[in-house]
Amino acid sequence: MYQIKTFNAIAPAGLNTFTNNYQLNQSDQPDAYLIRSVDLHDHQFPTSLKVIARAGAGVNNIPLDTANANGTAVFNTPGSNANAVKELVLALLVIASRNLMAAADYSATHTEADVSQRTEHDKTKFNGTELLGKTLAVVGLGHVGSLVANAALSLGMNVIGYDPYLSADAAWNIAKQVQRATTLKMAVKNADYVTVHVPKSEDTLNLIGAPEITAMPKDVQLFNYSRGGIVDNAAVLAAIDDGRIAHYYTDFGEPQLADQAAVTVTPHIGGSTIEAEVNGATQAAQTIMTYLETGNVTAAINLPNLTVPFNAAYRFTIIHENVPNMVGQITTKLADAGLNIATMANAAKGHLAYTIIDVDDLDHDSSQYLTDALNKIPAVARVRLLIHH
Ligand SMILES: NC(=O)c1ccc[n+]([C@@H]2O[C@H](COP(=O)([O-])OP(=O)(O)OC[C@H]3O[C@@H](n4cnc5c(N)ncnc54)[C@H](O)[C@@H]3O)[C@@H](O)[C@H]2O)c1
Ligand SMILES: O=C(O)[C@H](O)COP(=O)(O)O
Repeated sequence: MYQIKTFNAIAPAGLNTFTNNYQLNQSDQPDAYLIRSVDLHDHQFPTSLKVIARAGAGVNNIPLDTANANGTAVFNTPGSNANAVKELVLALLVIASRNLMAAADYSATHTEADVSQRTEHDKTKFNGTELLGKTLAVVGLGHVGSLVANAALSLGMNVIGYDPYLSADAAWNIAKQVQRATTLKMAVKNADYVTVHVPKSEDTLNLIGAPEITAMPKDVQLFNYSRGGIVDNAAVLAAIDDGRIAHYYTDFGEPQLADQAAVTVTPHIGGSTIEAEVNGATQAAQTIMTYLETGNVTAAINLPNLTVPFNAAYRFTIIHENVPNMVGQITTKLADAGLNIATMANAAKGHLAYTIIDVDDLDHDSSQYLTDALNKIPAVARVRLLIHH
């Protein structure tokens, strides 16, 4: 029986996909965490924890260094909530272009009998513009950004994208009419609207700061539905005072943004649709089951892709540092135990490498001896022995 611990509100439809081999929230020695935005940075990881699956996109709430040192695999659910964010950004474009928030606030505060007469008189204050023919800059063209860019094209907007790290797979999803900028400043220089869809990391802190905002035209409207910290709030407020930014919309409130007429804050609802939450929870549950039962890895954050059909009787999975001579040391231990390897695969990504070794004959004493011996190799972070059922 595998033990799962959940954090945050995880869609029941996703949790229901766990088979009878899984128990939820019954043990303080869980094999897996299924999480959303809970901040794990000051969290003590139990030694039992083999995998963390984040239902959603952002993994800035997970301490990857700790996970690497513990040999804990980290996954997210790529694309599971991208459509939800896309639809919200489309709504924001319409809200921003038509001055909708201010217009609705105005009508909500007028209840006198002459409301219709004053409405007709005052409505010119809320004249908007159309999105047709306007320019949208999309910073980050991954799962969310590519959907936003393509959808904005279909509204008749000019779309210019910036993503220097775009994967070949992601590039296939972007309509050819989306213009590519080679620098962030070039992307935003003619934009009426700028929307940011990048992960939060050391490299993207204050990605949109004073120099980038200065490169934007006057009266630009800026959307941050990525993460707090990617846009420099102080620079935004200064640009609002200078009349460069007309309005800032963000999903990430902070005290300095409160009570600012030209700032609209939503409570981190970009991925909060029923559909996205079910997608994320279902994908995360499936990822956990595959990883715990087979050790196979597809699209992990901190491990390389490695998928080997599990046909042998036993499987060792070994997470180790990406340093020379690991495979040699590992296979020597198997040879010392007199074991014949049925299949072996190894791959590396960043600081970590991952080795899968299948064997057909393994008695109890050898399994214990080998697990201990492999664990004692200095650069090994975690060894698991899986039994084929
Ligand atoms: N508000 C919400 O509820 C909500 C929902 C989903 C995602 N998000 C946030 O949005 C982020 C993006 O989500 P996604 O699913 O599109 O992720 P993704 O990984 O599919 O795409 C991110 C893209 O950003 C690009 N990128 C990285 N650094 C960049 C930089 N310096 N300049 C330009 N591009 C850069 C990458 O190359 C990648 O193509 C997530 O990491 C998360 O923080 C927020
Ligand atoms: O990164 C994400 O997927 C979004 O920010 C959604 O976060 P949530 O699952 O906490 O709503």
